[in-house]
Parts: sequence; structure tokens; C-alpha cells
Amino acid sequence: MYQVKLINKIAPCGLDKLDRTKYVCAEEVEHPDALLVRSTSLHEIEFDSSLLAIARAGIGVNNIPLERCSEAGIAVFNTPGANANAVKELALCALFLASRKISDGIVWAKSLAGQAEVEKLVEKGKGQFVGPEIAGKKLGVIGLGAIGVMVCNTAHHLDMEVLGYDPYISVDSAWKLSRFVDKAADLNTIFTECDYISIHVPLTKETRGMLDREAFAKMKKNVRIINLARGELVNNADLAEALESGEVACYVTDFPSEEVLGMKNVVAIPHLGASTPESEDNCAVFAARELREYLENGNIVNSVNLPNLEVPRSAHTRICIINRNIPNMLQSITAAVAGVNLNIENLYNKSRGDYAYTIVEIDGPVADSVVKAIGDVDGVIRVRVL
Ligand SMILES: NC(=O)c1ccc[n+]([C@@H]2O[C@H](COP(=O)([O-])OP(=O)(O)OC[C@H]3O[C@@H](n4cnc5c(N)ncnc54)[C@H](O)[C@@H]3O)[C@@H](O)[C@H]2O)c1
Ligand SMILES: O=C(O)[C@H](O)COP(=O)(O)O
Repeated sequence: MYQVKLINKIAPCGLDKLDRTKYVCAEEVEHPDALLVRSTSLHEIEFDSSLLAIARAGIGVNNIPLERCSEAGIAVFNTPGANANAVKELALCALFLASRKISDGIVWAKSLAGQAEVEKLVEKGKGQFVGPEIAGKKLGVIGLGAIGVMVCNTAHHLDMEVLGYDPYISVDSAWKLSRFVDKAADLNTIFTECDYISIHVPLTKETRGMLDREAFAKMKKNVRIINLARGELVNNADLAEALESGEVACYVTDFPSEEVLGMKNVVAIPHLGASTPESEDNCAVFAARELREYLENGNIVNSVNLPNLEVPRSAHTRICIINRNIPNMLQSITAAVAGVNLNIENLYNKSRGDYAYTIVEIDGPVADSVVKAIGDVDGVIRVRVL
């Protein structure tokens, strides 16, 4: 039986994809083959040597120690695009929240409860919540992946002028992007020209703090910023200054922190971007399928730390090897197999950065001694026989 440890609440329709005659899925699992996780941080968690895979039912993997996983031969997966529509819808909502002082207005209206002539008070007091329309304004979108592209395309239909920036845009995203979205040559163009800026990039060493004092100083006075991606993309101390001085008119974030909650003109949403039944189901189903394919067939689909390699099984046995991307690996691995006179039916190998993945198919059983010989090859990190 495969043991899958559930770190967060995962939608049941995803768990249904894991056949209970082959899988145990529970919060308490002693020696897990796999973890299913959402946003809980795994950085401080020690992994059992049994652990083969982690599936993130969602996109951001900054809660997972990727380097440590790669070194331990643990494949990490996420679910690209599976919650993009939910975040796009919240981003549209955030555009209006950033403009129209809706959340302050709602709080104020509620505060009128119990007072006489509420209708009159409403008409008298509503002037304090005036905010601009988004039509005709310029929106800058940083990061044109699954979410960013959808935000751009929809904002165009709301009559905004849209500028997009992504130096690493994928061919797939480029195909999906509306021709009405203009390409920003650099971040400065987004900073200097836009009335609204929405950020949709992963949190990495490169993007951490990308909105800082220098960036705010270049922005138009009264710019409105939407951050549904990760709190750490913004330098909080610099943001506080920019909000205080009025340089930034409003900051809408899906990542409240104590610091941010203390700032003025902040609209804080409690990380609801992917919290729709549709996206929770999508992510859970994607993640469960990725785990099943990896555990049962050794196929890697949507990994964030290892090369993707998906090929149909066409022989009795599969030897799946995670190895370093260094010279002579294939020669050493095939020598270990040939040493006992086994014939290789198929051999697949793909690399990604410092790591590579090799599938060797043999038309018959494979002795433990062969597995040991492969495992002993310098540069081999993990061997599995399926
Ligand atoms: N609030 C939520 O609940 C929620 C839900 C999903 C995703 N997210 C966050 O949103 C991020 C984006 O999600 P996605 O599904 O669009 O991911 P994605 O991988 O499809 O797109 C990310 C895009 O960012 C681009 N990028 C990377 N570095 C960049 C840089 N320095 N400058 C400009 N562009 C850069 C990439 O090229 C890619 O096109 C996730 O990484 C996650 O942190 C939040
Ligand atoms: O990166 C993501 O996919 C989002 O931040 C969603 O996180 P969640 O699954 O914890 O809602």
C-alpha cells in the first residue's frame, strides 16, 4: 500500500483518484511515500527516508525546501493553472476594491446600525468613499503566467489599457495573451506609466522585495497596487512609507501580516485567491493524478525540481533513477545492467539543471543486486524498481 500523508485539507474528489485498495490517505502516517500539501511550510520539517514525492495542490512552492528535496531524491509537483481562474476573479474584485473604497464603505455602513434615519446618514456620509472608475486607466501586470494572462485579457474587456511584463513568458502564455495587451520592455515602464499594478510572479530570490522604495519612487502618484501573489514580493517598510506619503493610494493584498494590517489604505484579504470549490477540486485532482503517475509508473508530470518525463510503459520492469546531471551517468547505469546480461528494452533520460531522470525498461524481473549496483554508482541519488 502507498502511504499518503495529508498536510492540509485536500478536496475529497482528489483523494478519490487514489484507489483505496492501493493507497492509505491520512493525516497521521508514519512512513509516508508522499505528502499532499497546500500552503503549510515544510521548511522546518524533517523528511522520512521513505518519502518519494510531494504534491502541492496549488502553484506557489515557496513553502517547500526544493533544494533539500532534490538532494534527497524527492520529486516535487505543483498544479499549473488549476486555480488560475479563481485568482483572476479575485484580482478583478481587487481592482474595484482598490478604486472604490468599498471595504471602508461597508464597514462604515455597518457602523450605522441602530442609529435613527440610516438612509439620511448614508446620503450625507457617502462622499468620503468616492473612488475612480477603472475604465480608461492603465493597468500594469507583472508576470504573464496562468493568472497574469487571464487578468490582462479580462481587464482589456473592462476597457482598461493593459501593459504586461514578463521576461520569461512561455510560448503557451504568449499564445493566450490578447493582442490588445501591450508589451512593457522593462519593469520601469510598468512603474512609471501605470495607474494600477497587479503582480503575479512566484516568490523567488529574484522577485523577493521587487516592489521596494526605488520602485515606489518611480510610480505615478496615487498608484493602486494589487498583490495576490506573495506578501514577500513587497518590502513592507518601504510600502508603509509610500502609503503614508500618499504615493500609493491603496494596497490590496491576499497576504495580511501584522505589519501590513497596521498600515493605512490597505485592503487585506485572508489568502482567498484559490479558495473556491472549483479550484480546490481542480488542484486536488491534478495533484493526486501526478502522485499516482509518479508512484505507480515513475512518470514525472509538472515537477518543479526534476525534469518532466512521461512515457507509456512498454516492458515488464521499470528502473527509475534520479541522478546528478554529470558526465558518464548513462554509461555507468547501463554498465550495471549489462553486467548481469540483462537486455535494455527502452532507455529514457532527461535533465534539468543539476539533476537528471532516467527510466530503464527491462523485459523481465530485475535482481536486487542490479538495483544495488545502480544505487552504488557515484552521482545516483535514488533508484526505484516498478
Ligand atoms: N493568492 C492565491 O491564492 C494564489 C493562488 C495561485 C497562485 N498564487 C501566486 O501567484 C503566482 C503566479 O501564479 P501563476 O499560476 O500565474 O503562475 P505561473 O507559473 O503560471 O506564472 C508565473 C509567471 O511569472 C513569470 N515571472 C517569473 N519571474 C518573473 C520576473 N522576475 N518578472 C516578471 N515575470 C516573472 C514567469 O515567467 C511566469 O510566466 C504563484 O507563484 C503564487 O505565488 C497565489
Ligand atoms: O500558490 C497557490 O496556489 C495559492 O497561494 C493557493 O494556496 P492555498 O492552496 O493554500 O489556498
